[in-house]
Amino acid sequence: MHRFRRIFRSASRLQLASASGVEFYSPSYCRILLLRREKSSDPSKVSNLFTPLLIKAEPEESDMGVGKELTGNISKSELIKVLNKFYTRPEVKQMCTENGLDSYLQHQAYISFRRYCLECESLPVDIHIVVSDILKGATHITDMFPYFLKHARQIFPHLDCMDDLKRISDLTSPPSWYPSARAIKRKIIFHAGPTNSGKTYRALERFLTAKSGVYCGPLKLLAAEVYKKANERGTPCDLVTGEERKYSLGEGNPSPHVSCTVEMTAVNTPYEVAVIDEIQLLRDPGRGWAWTRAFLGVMAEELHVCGEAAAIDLISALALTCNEDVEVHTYKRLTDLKVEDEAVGNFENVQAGDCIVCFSKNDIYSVSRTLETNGREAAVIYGGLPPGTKLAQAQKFNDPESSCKLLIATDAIGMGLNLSIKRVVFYSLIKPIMNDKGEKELDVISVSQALQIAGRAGRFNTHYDKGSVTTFKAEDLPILKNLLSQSPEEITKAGLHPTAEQIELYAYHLPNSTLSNLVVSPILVIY
Ligand SMILES: Nc1ncnc2c1ncn2[C@@H]1O[C@H](COP(=O)(O)OP(=O)(O)OP(=O)(O)O)[C@@H](O)[C@H]1O
Repeated sequence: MHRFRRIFRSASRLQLASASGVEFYSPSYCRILLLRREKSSDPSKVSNLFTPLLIKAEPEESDMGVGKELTGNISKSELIKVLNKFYTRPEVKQMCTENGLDSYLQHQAYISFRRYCLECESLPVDIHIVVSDILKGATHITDMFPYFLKHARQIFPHLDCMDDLKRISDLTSPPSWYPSARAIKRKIIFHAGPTNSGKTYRALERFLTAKSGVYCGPLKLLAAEVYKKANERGTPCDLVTGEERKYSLGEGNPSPHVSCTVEMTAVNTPYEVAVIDEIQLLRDPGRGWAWTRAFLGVMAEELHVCGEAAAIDLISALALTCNEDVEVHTYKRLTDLKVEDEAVGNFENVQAGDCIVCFSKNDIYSVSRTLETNGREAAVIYGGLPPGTKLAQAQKFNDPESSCKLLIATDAIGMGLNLSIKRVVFYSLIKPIMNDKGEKELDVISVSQALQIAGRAGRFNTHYDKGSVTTFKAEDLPILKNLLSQSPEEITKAGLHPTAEQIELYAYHLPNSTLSNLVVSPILVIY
Protein backbone atom coordinates (compact mmCIF):
# COMPACT_ATOMS: atom_id res chain seq x y z
CA MET A 1 0.00 0.00 0.00
CA HIS A 2 2.80 2.33 0.93
CA ARG A 3 4.52 1.60 -2.38
CA PHE A 4 1.26 2.25 -4.18
CA ARG A 5 0.76 5.55 -2.42
CA ARG A 6 4.19 6.62 -3.48
CA ILE A 7 3.47 5.61 -7.04
CA PHE A 8 0.21 7.49 -6.99
CA ARG A 9 1.74 10.64 -5.62
CA SER A 10 4.48 10.62 -8.19
CA ALA A 11 1.98 9.92 -10.88
CA SER A 12 0.43 13.29 -10.27
CA ARG A 13 3.31 14.33 -12.42
CA LEU A 14 1.58 12.97 -15.44
CA GLN A 15 0.45 15.22 -18.18
CA LEU A 16 -2.42 16.47 -19.45
CA ALA A 17 -4.88 16.27 -22.14
CA SER A 18 -6.68 18.53 -24.45
CA ALA A 19 -10.29 17.53 -24.88
CA SER A 20 -12.71 19.53 -26.98
CA GLY A 21 -10.70 22.67 -26.57
CA VAL A 22 -10.36 22.38 -22.80
CA GLU A 23 -6.78 22.53 -21.74
CA PHE A 24 -5.64 20.51 -18.74
CA TYR A 25 -2.35 20.55 -16.99
CA SER A 26 -0.47 19.08 -14.10
CA PRO A 27 2.44 21.36 -13.44
CA SER A 28 4.34 19.07 -11.12
CA TYR A 29 4.46 16.66 -14.04
CA CYS A 30 5.56 19.42 -16.34
CA ARG A 31 8.32 20.13 -13.85
CA ILE A 32 9.98 16.81 -14.69
CA LEU A 33 9.71 17.49 -18.37
CA LEU A 34 11.09 20.95 -18.01
CA LEU A 35 13.96 19.69 -15.92
CA ARG A 36 14.71 17.20 -18.64
CA ARG A 37 14.42 19.89 -21.28
CA GLU A 38 16.86 22.07 -19.45
CA LYS A 39 19.44 19.33 -19.74
CA SER A 40 18.71 18.69 -23.36
CA SER A 41 16.46 20.23 -25.94
CA ASP A 42 15.48 16.73 -27.08
CA PRO A 43 12.27 15.68 -25.32
CA SER A 44 13.00 12.01 -26.01
CA LYS A 45 15.69 12.29 -23.35
CA VAL A 46 12.93 11.58 -20.86
CA SER A 47 14.02 7.97 -21.37
CA ASN A 48 17.26 8.83 -19.56
CA LEU A 49 15.20 8.41 -16.43
CA PHE A 50 14.96 4.67 -17.07
CA THR A 51 17.51 2.50 -15.34
CA PRO A 52 18.07 -0.96 -16.84
CA LEU A 53 17.24 -4.00 -14.74
CA LEU A 54 20.24 -6.18 -14.00
CA ILE A 55 20.18 -9.51 -15.85
CA LYS A 56 22.58 -12.03 -14.41
CA ALA A 57 24.70 -14.06 -16.84
CA GLU A 58 23.43 -17.46 -15.68
CA PRO A 59 22.37 -19.69 -18.61
CA GLU A 60 20.18 -22.75 -18.12
CA GLU A 61 22.17 -25.69 -16.82
CA SER A 62 20.99 -27.81 -19.75
CA ASP A 63 22.49 -25.18 -22.07
CA MET A 64 25.96 -25.46 -20.58
CA GLY A 65 28.49 -26.16 -23.30
CA VAL A 66 25.85 -27.25 -25.85
CA GLY A 67 26.60 -24.40 -28.23
CA LYS A 68 30.30 -25.13 -28.06
CA GLU A 69 29.64 -28.83 -28.72
CA LEU A 70 27.51 -27.99 -31.75
CA THR A 71 29.52 -25.26 -33.45
CA GLY A 72 32.91 -25.14 -31.75
CA ASN A 73 34.55 -22.71 -29.35
CA ILE A 74 34.21 -18.92 -29.69
CA SER A 75 36.99 -16.86 -28.15
CA LYS A 76 36.19 -13.72 -26.15
CA SER A 77 38.04 -11.55 -28.68
CA GLU A 78 35.98 -12.98 -31.57
CA LEU A 79 32.81 -12.40 -29.57
CA ILE A 80 33.73 -8.75 -28.79
CA LYS A 81 34.50 -8.15 -32.47
CA VAL A 82 31.08 -9.48 -33.53
CA LEU A 83 29.23 -7.55 -30.85
CA ASN A 84 30.96 -4.26 -31.68
CA LYS A 85 30.40 -4.71 -35.39
CA PHE A 86 26.74 -5.54 -34.75
CA TYR A 87 26.17 -2.43 -32.66
CA THR A 88 27.72 -0.03 -35.17
CA ARG A 89 25.52 -1.18 -38.07
CA PRO A 90 23.04 1.55 -39.18
CA GLU A 91 20.38 -1.14 -39.83
CA VAL A 92 20.62 -2.19 -36.19
CA LYS A 93 20.03 1.37 -35.04
CA GLN A 94 17.07 1.60 -37.38
CA MET A 95 15.56 -1.63 -36.06
CA CYS A 96 16.12 -0.44 -32.47
CA THR A 97 14.21 2.77 -33.16
CA GLU A 98 11.39 0.80 -34.76
CA ASN A 99 11.14 -1.23 -31.58
CA GLY A 100 10.92 1.72 -29.22
CA LEU A 101 14.59 2.02 -28.27
CA ASP A 102 15.91 5.54 -28.60
CA SER A 103 19.65 6.16 -28.68
CA TYR A 104 19.91 6.26 -24.88
CA LEU A 105 18.01 2.98 -24.42
CA GLN A 106 19.97 1.39 -27.33
CA HIS A 107 23.23 2.24 -25.68
CA GLN A 108 22.14 0.99 -22.26
CA ALA A 109 20.81 -2.19 -23.82
CA TYR A 110 24.03 -2.73 -25.74
CA ILE A 111 26.22 -2.26 -22.66
CA SER A 112 24.05 -4.74 -20.76
CA PHE A 113 23.92 -7.26 -23.64
CA ARG A 114 27.68 -7.11 -24.13
CA ARG A 115 28.32 -7.59 -20.43
CA TYR A 116 25.87 -10.47 -20.37
CA CYS A 117 27.55 -12.24 -23.32
CA LEU A 118 31.08 -11.70 -22.02
CA GLU A 119 30.33 -12.68 -18.45
CA CYS A 120 28.46 -15.85 -19.41
CA GLU A 121 30.44 -18.94 -18.53
CA SER A 122 28.77 -20.56 -21.51
CA LEU A 123 26.74 -18.55 -24.06
CA PRO A 124 23.08 -19.58 -24.46
CA VAL A 125 22.85 -22.04 -27.37
CA ASP A 126 20.90 -19.75 -29.71
CA ILE A 127 23.32 -16.84 -29.26
CA HIS A 128 26.33 -19.17 -29.54
CA ILE A 129 25.04 -20.58 -32.83
CA VAL A 130 24.24 -17.21 -34.40
CA VAL A 131 27.63 -15.73 -33.38
CA SER A 132 29.36 -18.79 -34.75
CA ASP A 133 27.42 -18.52 -38.02
CA ILE A 134 28.31 -14.81 -38.27
CA LEU A 135 31.98 -15.62 -37.75
CA LYS A 136 31.79 -18.26 -40.48
CA GLY A 137 30.01 -15.85 -42.84
CA ALA A 138 27.00 -18.21 -42.90
CA THR A 139 24.59 -15.54 -41.75
CA HIS A 140 24.32 -11.75 -41.67
CA ILE A 141 25.44 -9.81 -38.60
CA THR A 142 21.99 -8.25 -38.19
CA ASP A 143 20.58 -11.76 -37.50
CA MET A 144 21.74 -11.23 -33.94
CA PHE A 145 19.08 -8.52 -33.52
CA PRO A 146 16.25 -10.76 -32.14
CA TYR A 147 18.54 -11.92 -29.31
CA PHE A 148 19.61 -8.38 -28.59
CA LEU A 149 15.98 -7.18 -28.59
CA LYS A 150 14.93 -10.01 -26.26
CA HIS A 151 17.62 -8.90 -23.85
CA ALA A 152 16.61 -5.21 -24.20
CA ARG A 153 13.01 -6.11 -23.35
CA GLN A 154 14.15 -7.97 -20.27
CA ILE A 155 16.06 -5.00 -18.92
CA PHE A 156 13.45 -2.43 -20.02
CA PRO A 157 10.12 -4.23 -19.44
CA HIS A 158 8.05 -1.25 -20.59
CA LEU A 159 9.14 -1.99 -24.19
CA ASP A 160 7.07 -5.15 -24.11
CA CYS A 161 3.76 -3.47 -23.47
CA MET A 162 4.06 -0.13 -25.23
CA ASP A 163 0.69 -0.53 -26.95
CA ASP A 164 -1.12 -1.21 -23.68
CA LEU A 165 0.72 1.63 -22.00
CA LYS A 166 -0.18 3.96 -24.83
CA ARG A 167 -3.82 3.03 -24.40
CA ILE A 168 -3.73 3.63 -20.66
CA SER A 169 -1.85 6.87 -21.18
CA ASP A 170 -4.55 8.30 -23.34
CA LEU A 171 -5.58 11.18 -21.13
CA THR A 172 -7.33 13.05 -23.90
CA SER A 173 -10.86 12.33 -22.72
CA PRO A 174 -11.16 12.83 -18.95
CA PRO A 175 -15.00 12.85 -19.02
CA SER A 176 -14.91 9.19 -20.09
CA TRP A 177 -13.01 8.25 -16.93
CA TYR A 178 -16.24 8.56 -14.96
CA PRO A 179 -18.79 6.29 -16.67
CA SER A 180 -21.18 6.39 -13.68
CA ALA A 181 -21.46 10.17 -13.91
CA ARG A 182 -21.78 9.97 -17.71
CA ALA A 183 -24.66 7.54 -17.34
CA ILE A 184 -26.85 10.24 -15.78
CA LYS A 185 -27.88 13.62 -17.13
CA ARG A 186 -26.82 16.13 -14.51
CA LYS A 187 -28.36 19.54 -14.07
CA ILE A 188 -25.47 21.95 -13.50
CA ILE A 189 -25.94 25.32 -11.82
CA PHE A 190 -23.04 27.74 -11.59
CA HIS A 191 -23.46 30.24 -8.72
CA ALA A 192 -21.11 32.99 -9.84
CA GLY A 193 -20.16 36.06 -7.89
CA PRO A 194 -17.62 37.76 -5.70
CA THR A 195 -16.84 36.64 -2.21
CA ASN A 196 -19.57 37.31 0.37
CA SER A 197 -22.36 37.37 -2.17
CA GLY A 198 -24.38 34.46 -0.78
CA LYS A 199 -23.58 31.93 -3.52
CA THR A 200 -22.60 29.12 -1.19
CA TYR A 201 -25.54 29.93 1.08
CA ARG A 202 -27.96 29.41 -1.81
CA ALA A 203 -26.31 26.17 -2.93
CA LEU A 204 -26.22 24.88 0.64
CA GLU A 205 -29.94 25.57 1.11
CA ARG A 206 -30.57 23.19 -1.78
CA PHE A 207 -28.07 20.65 -0.36
CA LEU A 208 -29.76 20.72 3.05
CA THR A 209 -33.24 20.14 1.67
CA ALA A 210 -32.26 17.31 -0.68
CA LYS A 211 -32.73 13.65 0.16
CA SER A 212 -28.99 13.11 -0.19
CA GLY A 213 -26.06 15.34 -0.92
CA VAL A 214 -22.36 15.95 -0.93
CA TYR A 215 -20.61 19.22 -0.16
CA CYS A 216 -17.06 19.41 -1.53
CA GLY A 217 -15.08 22.20 0.06
CA PRO A 218 -11.60 23.61 -0.31
CA LEU A 219 -10.64 23.38 3.38
CA LYS A 220 -11.13 20.93 6.22
CA LEU A 221 -12.43 23.81 8.24
CA LEU A 222 -15.14 24.63 5.73
CA ALA A 223 -16.11 20.99 5.40
CA ALA A 224 -16.35 20.90 9.20
CA GLU A 225 -18.50 24.06 9.22
CA VAL A 226 -20.97 22.57 6.73
CA TYR A 227 -21.02 19.28 8.67
CA LYS A 228 -21.86 21.22 11.84
CA LYS A 229 -24.45 23.41 10.15
CA ALA A 230 -26.22 20.45 8.52
CA ASN A 231 -26.39 18.44 11.73
CA GLU A 232 -27.59 21.47 13.69
CA ARG A 233 -30.32 21.93 11.09
CA GLY A 234 -31.43 18.33 11.58
CA THR A 235 -29.93 16.99 8.34
CA PRO A 236 -27.68 14.09 9.39
CA CYS A 237 -24.37 14.65 7.64
CA ASP A 238 -21.01 12.87 7.84
CA LEU A 239 -17.64 14.56 7.66
CA VAL A 240 -14.90 13.12 5.43
CA THR A 241 -11.46 14.67 5.16
CA GLY A 242 -8.04 13.18 4.43
CA GLU A 243 -7.56 12.85 8.18
CA GLU A 244 -10.88 11.81 9.63
CA ARG A 245 -14.35 10.43 9.06
CA LYS A 246 -17.11 11.37 11.46
CA TYR A 247 -20.43 9.57 11.33
CA SER A 248 -23.55 11.46 12.28
CA LEU A 249 -25.79 8.40 12.69
CA GLY A 250 -23.30 6.29 14.59
CA GLU A 251 -20.03 4.55 13.76
CA GLY A 252 -20.15 2.67 10.45
CA ASN A 253 -23.63 3.95 9.56
CA PRO A 254 -23.23 6.46 6.70
CA SER A 255 -25.62 9.41 6.43
CA PRO A 256 -27.23 10.36 3.12
CA HIS A 257 -25.37 13.69 3.37
CA VAL A 258 -21.60 14.08 3.37
CA SER A 259 -19.44 17.13 3.81
CA CYS A 260 -15.91 16.52 2.56
CA THR A 261 -12.76 18.15 1.35
CA VAL A 262 -12.79 18.19 -2.45
CA GLU A 263 -10.03 15.57 -2.75
CA MET A 264 -12.26 13.11 -0.84
CA THR A 265 -15.27 13.43 -3.16
CA ALA A 266 -16.79 10.01 -3.83
CA VAL A 267 -17.29 9.52 -7.56
CA ASN A 268 -19.27 6.28 -7.34
CA THR A 269 -21.98 7.29 -4.88
CA PRO A 270 -25.24 8.68 -6.23
CA TYR A 271 -26.51 11.91 -4.66
CA GLU A 272 -29.47 14.11 -5.33
CA VAL A 273 -27.42 17.29 -4.90
CA ALA A 274 -23.70 17.99 -4.99
CA VAL A 275 -22.10 21.34 -4.14
CA ILE A 276 -18.56 22.08 -5.28
CA ASP A 277 -17.31 25.21 -3.58
CA GLU A 278 -14.65 27.64 -4.84
CA ILE A 279 -14.70 26.03 -8.30
CA GLN A 280 -12.18 28.60 -9.61
CA LEU A 281 -9.56 26.59 -7.73
CA LEU A 282 -9.58 24.02 -10.52
CA ARG A 283 -6.82 26.16 -11.99
CA ASP A 284 -4.66 25.65 -8.87
CA PRO A 285 -1.27 24.17 -9.80
CA GLY A 286 -1.18 21.76 -6.88
CA ARG A 287 -4.80 20.90 -6.07
CA GLY A 288 -6.75 21.90 -9.18
CA TRP A 289 -7.06 18.26 -10.32
CA ALA A 290 -9.36 17.55 -7.34
CA TRP A 291 -11.93 20.12 -8.53
CA THR A 292 -11.73 18.81 -12.09
CA ARG A 293 -12.23 15.26 -10.83
CA ALA A 294 -15.15 16.24 -8.59
CA PHE A 295 -16.76 18.24 -11.39
CA LEU A 296 -16.44 15.50 -13.99
CA GLY A 297 -17.00 12.56 -11.68
CA VAL A 298 -19.59 13.37 -9.04
CA MET A 299 -22.80 11.37 -9.54
CA ALA A 300 -25.40 13.99 -8.72
CA GLU A 301 -28.73 14.72 -10.31
CA GLU A 302 -28.14 18.39 -9.51
CA LEU A 303 -24.64 19.80 -9.38
CA HIS A 304 -24.13 23.25 -7.86
CA VAL A 305 -20.75 24.87 -8.38
CA CYS A 306 -19.92 28.09 -6.58
CA GLY A 307 -17.12 30.47 -7.44
CA GLU A 308 -15.70 33.32 -9.41
CA ALA A 309 -17.34 34.29 -12.68
CA ALA A 310 -13.89 33.92 -14.28
CA ALA A 311 -14.47 30.15 -14.29
CA ILE A 312 -17.82 30.22 -16.14
CA ASP A 313 -16.41 29.71 -19.65
CA LEU A 314 -14.09 26.91 -18.65
CA ILE A 315 -16.78 25.13 -16.65
CA SER A 316 -19.22 25.49 -19.55
CA ALA A 317 -16.62 24.05 -21.92
CA LEU A 318 -15.95 21.17 -19.54
CA ALA A 319 -19.67 20.53 -19.20
CA LEU A 320 -19.94 20.45 -22.97
CA THR A 321 -17.42 17.61 -23.07
CA CYS A 322 -19.90 15.72 -20.85
CA ASN A 323 -22.86 16.70 -23.05
CA GLU A 324 -24.25 18.82 -20.24
CA ASP A 325 -25.41 22.44 -20.02
CA VAL A 326 -24.66 25.00 -17.36
CA GLU A 327 -27.25 27.33 -15.90
CA VAL A 328 -25.51 30.45 -14.56
CA HIS A 329 -26.86 32.39 -11.56
CA THR A 330 -24.98 35.60 -10.81
CA TYR A 331 -24.71 37.29 -7.42
CA LYS A 332 -23.63 40.67 -6.11
CA ARG A 333 -21.74 41.34 -2.90
CA LEU A 334 -24.08 41.57 0.09
CA THR A 335 -22.18 44.26 2.00
CA ASP A 336 -20.09 47.33 1.14
CA LEU A 337 -16.35 47.09 0.89
CA LYS A 338 -14.24 50.25 0.88
CA VAL A 339 -10.59 50.59 -0.01
CA GLU A 340 -9.07 53.05 2.49
CA ASP A 341 -6.95 56.00 1.39
CA GLU A 342 -4.33 55.54 4.09
CA ALA A 343 -2.07 52.64 4.89
CA VAL A 344 -1.89 51.55 8.53
CA GLY A 345 1.77 52.54 8.80
CA ASN A 346 2.52 51.29 12.30
CA PHE A 347 1.19 48.90 14.88
CA GLU A 348 -0.33 51.62 17.03
CA ASN A 349 -2.87 52.25 14.26
CA VAL A 350 -4.09 48.67 14.31
CA GLN A 351 -7.76 48.68 15.38
CA ALA A 352 -10.23 46.24 16.90
CA GLY A 353 -11.69 44.08 14.11
CA ASP A 354 -8.51 44.22 12.01
CA CYS A 355 -7.20 41.13 10.30
CA ILE A 356 -3.53 41.45 9.35
CA VAL A 357 -2.84 39.20 6.37
CA CYS A 358 0.67 37.81 5.95
CA PHE A 359 2.04 35.43 3.33
CA SER A 360 4.92 33.92 5.28
CA LYS A 361 5.24 32.29 8.67
CA ASN A 362 8.08 34.68 9.47
CA ASP A 363 5.76 37.64 9.00
CA ILE A 364 3.09 35.94 11.11
CA TYR A 365 5.59 35.43 13.94
CA SER A 366 7.04 38.91 13.72
CA VAL A 367 3.60 40.62 13.63
CA SER A 368 2.26 38.54 16.52
CA ARG A 369 5.41 39.14 18.59
CA THR A 370 5.19 42.90 18.05
CA LEU A 371 1.49 43.02 18.93
CA GLU A 372 2.11 40.90 22.01
CA THR A 373 4.93 43.22 23.09
CA ASN A 374 2.50 46.12 22.70
CA GLY A 375 0.04 44.29 24.96
CA ARG A 376 -2.45 43.51 22.13
CA GLU A 377 -4.04 40.09 22.04
CA ALA A 378 -4.40 38.46 18.63
CA ALA A 379 -5.80 35.22 17.27
CA VAL A 380 -3.65 33.49 14.66
CA ILE A 381 -4.85 31.38 11.70
CA TYR A 382 -2.58 29.79 9.11
CA GLY A 383 -2.83 26.77 6.82
CA GLY A 384 -0.64 24.40 8.85
CA LEU A 385 -2.67 24.65 12.06
CA PRO A 386 -4.88 21.68 12.98
CA PRO A 387 -8.53 22.40 12.06
CA GLY A 388 -9.63 22.35 15.71
CA THR A 389 -7.06 25.00 16.62
CA LYS A 390 -8.06 27.14 13.62
CA LEU A 391 -11.69 26.92 14.64
CA ALA A 392 -10.86 27.82 18.25
CA GLN A 393 -8.85 30.83 17.05
CA ALA A 394 -11.69 31.92 14.74
CA GLN A 395 -14.20 31.61 17.61
CA LYS A 396 -11.94 33.61 19.94
CA PHE A 397 -11.74 36.41 17.38
CA ASN A 398 -15.46 36.30 16.49
CA ASP A 399 -16.65 36.32 20.10
CA PRO A 400 -17.74 39.89 20.98
CA GLU A 401 -17.16 39.10 24.66
CA SER A 402 -13.56 38.04 24.07
CA SER A 403 -10.65 40.38 24.81
CA CYS A 404 -9.08 39.24 21.55
CA LYS A 405 -10.00 41.83 18.94
CA LEU A 406 -7.28 41.22 16.34
CA LEU A 407 -6.57 38.45 13.87
CA ILE A 408 -3.31 37.60 12.15
CA ALA A 409 -3.78 35.19 9.26
CA THR A 410 -2.40 33.87 6.03
CA ASP A 411 -4.56 33.59 2.93
CA ALA A 412 -6.04 30.49 4.63
CA ILE A 413 -8.83 32.90 5.57
CA GLY A 414 -9.43 33.68 1.88
CA MET A 415 -11.99 30.94 1.47
CA GLY A 416 -15.47 30.98 2.92
CA LEU A 417 -14.63 31.11 6.63
CA ASN A 418 -17.08 33.15 8.64
CA LEU A 419 -14.93 35.68 10.43
CA SER A 420 -16.06 38.95 11.96
CA ILE A 421 -13.47 41.11 10.25
CA LYS A 422 -14.00 44.83 10.03
CA ARG A 423 -10.85 45.68 8.11
CA VAL A 424 -8.38 43.56 6.16
CA VAL A 425 -4.81 44.87 6.37
CA PHE A 426 -2.35 43.38 3.88
CA TYR A 427 0.96 43.25 5.72
CA SER A 428 2.60 42.45 2.39
CA LEU A 429 1.45 41.77 -1.16
CA ILE A 430 4.23 39.35 -1.98
CA LYS A 431 3.54 35.66 -1.86
CA PRO A 432 5.64 32.59 -2.70
CA ILE A 433 4.21 30.97 -5.83
CA MET A 434 5.11 27.98 -7.99
CA ASN A 435 6.31 29.15 -11.40
CA ASP A 436 5.85 27.30 -14.71
CA LYS A 437 9.06 25.40 -14.07
CA GLY A 438 7.71 24.12 -10.79
CA GLU A 439 10.10 26.30 -8.82
CA LYS A 440 9.12 28.48 -5.91
CA GLU A 441 9.43 32.20 -6.46
CA LEU A 442 8.08 35.36 -4.89
CA ASP A 443 5.45 37.35 -6.74
CA VAL A 444 2.73 39.92 -6.13
CA ILE A 445 -0.57 38.22 -5.30
CA SER A 446 -3.03 37.78 -8.14
CA VAL A 447 -6.15 39.89 -8.69
CA SER A 448 -8.25 36.90 -7.69
CA GLN A 449 -6.33 36.40 -4.44
CA ALA A 450 -6.48 40.10 -3.59
CA LEU A 451 -10.25 40.21 -4.16
CA GLN A 452 -10.84 36.98 -2.30
CA ILE A 453 -8.87 38.04 0.78
CA ALA A 454 -10.07 41.67 0.82
CA GLY A 455 -13.63 40.37 0.51
CA ARG A 456 -13.36 38.85 3.98
CA ALA A 457 -13.96 42.26 5.55
CA GLY A 458 -17.54 43.15 6.48
CA ARG A 459 -18.99 39.69 5.99
CA PHE A 460 -22.77 39.48 5.81
CA ASN A 461 -24.38 38.39 9.08
CA THR A 462 -21.37 39.30 11.25
CA HIS A 463 -20.86 42.26 13.65
CA TYR A 464 -19.73 44.48 10.82
CA ASP A 465 -22.16 45.27 8.02
CA LYS A 466 -19.49 47.17 6.12
CA GLY A 467 -15.87 46.28 5.49
CA SER A 468 -12.71 48.08 4.52
CA VAL A 469 -9.31 47.10 3.25
CA THR A 470 -5.86 48.67 3.24
CA THR A 471 -2.18 47.81 3.44
CA PHE A 472 0.30 48.03 6.28
CA LYS A 473 2.99 49.73 4.22
CA ALA A 474 2.20 52.96 2.37
CA GLU A 475 4.10 51.85 -0.75
CA ASP A 476 1.82 48.82 -1.13
CA LEU A 477 -1.44 50.77 -1.17
CA PRO A 478 -1.40 51.87 -4.85
CA ILE A 479 -0.57 48.30 -5.86
CA LEU A 480 -3.51 47.00 -3.83
CA LYS A 481 -5.84 49.61 -5.30
CA ASN A 482 -4.79 48.59 -8.76
CA LEU A 483 -5.33 44.89 -8.01
CA LEU A 484 -8.76 45.49 -6.51
CA SER A 485 -9.88 47.61 -9.45
CA GLN A 486 -9.54 44.62 -11.80
CA SER A 487 -11.67 41.56 -12.44
CA PRO A 488 -10.12 38.14 -11.85
CA GLU A 489 -8.18 36.75 -14.80
CA GLU A 490 -10.24 34.43 -17.03
CA ILE A 491 -9.48 30.81 -16.15
CA THR A 492 -8.31 28.85 -19.14
CA LYS A 493 -6.77 25.68 -17.72
CA ALA A 494 -7.89 22.98 -15.33
CA GLY A 495 -5.71 20.67 -13.28
CA LEU A 496 -5.80 16.99 -14.15
CA HIS A 497 -4.72 13.83 -12.43
CA PRO A 498 -4.85 10.28 -13.76
CA THR A 499 -7.13 7.97 -11.83
CA ALA A 500 -5.87 5.43 -9.30
CA GLU A 501 -6.97 2.71 -11.73
CA GLN A 502 -4.70 4.10 -14.45
CA ILE A 503 -1.68 3.98 -12.17
CA GLU A 504 -2.65 0.49 -10.98
CA LEU A 505 -2.72 -0.63 -14.62
CA TYR A 506 0.79 0.68 -15.07
CA ALA A 507 1.94 -1.29 -12.05
CA TYR A 508 0.16 -4.35 -13.46
CA HIS A 509 1.81 -4.12 -16.86
CA LEU A 510 5.23 -3.47 -15.45
CA PRO A 511 5.44 -5.82 -12.48
CA ASN A 512 9.24 -5.99 -12.52
CA SER A 513 9.81 -2.31 -13.06
CA THR A 514 11.57 -0.28 -10.49
CA LEU A 515 9.44 2.45 -8.99
CA SER A 516 11.22 5.16 -10.94
CA ASN A 517 10.74 3.27 -14.21
CA LEU A 518 7.07 2.82 -13.40
CA VAL A 519 6.64 6.50 -12.75
CA VAL A 520 8.36 7.73 -15.88
CA SER A 521 6.87 5.14 -18.26
CA PRO A 522 3.70 7.12 -18.93
CA ILE A 523 5.76 10.23 -19.61
CA LEU A 524 7.80 8.41 -22.22
CA VAL A 525 4.70 6.87 -23.74
CA ILE A 526 3.00 10.25 -24.02
CA TYR A 527 5.95 11.55 -25.93
N1 LIG B 1 -30.02 34.84 2.23
C1 LIG B 1 -29.22 34.77 3.30
N2 LIG B 1 -29.72 34.68 4.53
C2 LIG B 1 -28.94 34.59 5.60
N3 LIG B 1 -27.61 34.57 5.56
C3 LIG B 1 -27.04 34.63 4.37
C4 LIG B 1 -27.79 34.74 3.17
N4 LIG B 1 -26.95 34.79 2.13
C5 LIG B 1 -25.73 34.72 2.67
N5 LIG B 1 -25.76 34.62 4.00
C6 LIG B 1 -24.60 34.53 4.89
O1 LIG B 1 -23.64 35.45 4.43
C7 LIG B 1 -22.33 34.91 4.55
C8 LIG B 1 -21.69 34.89 3.16
O2 LIG B 1 -22.43 34.05 2.31
P1 LIG B 1 -21.74 32.91 1.46
O3 LIG B 1 -20.81 32.10 2.28
O4 LIG B 1 -22.81 32.19 0.76
O5 LIG B 1 -20.92 33.80 0.47
P2 LIG B 1 -20.15 33.39 -0.83
O6 LIG B 1 -20.64 34.23 -1.93
O7 LIG B 1 -20.19 31.92 -1.01
O8 LIG B 1 -18.70 33.87 -0.52
P3 LIG B 1 -17.50 33.03 0.08
O9 LIG B 1 -16.90 32.33 -1.06
O10 LIG B 1 -16.69 34.07 0.67
O11 LIG B 1 -18.11 32.12 1.10
C9 LIG B 1 -22.50 33.54 5.15
O12 LIG B 1 -22.34 33.63 6.53
C10 LIG B 1 -23.92 33.19 4.83
O13 LIG B 1 -24.45 32.29 5.77
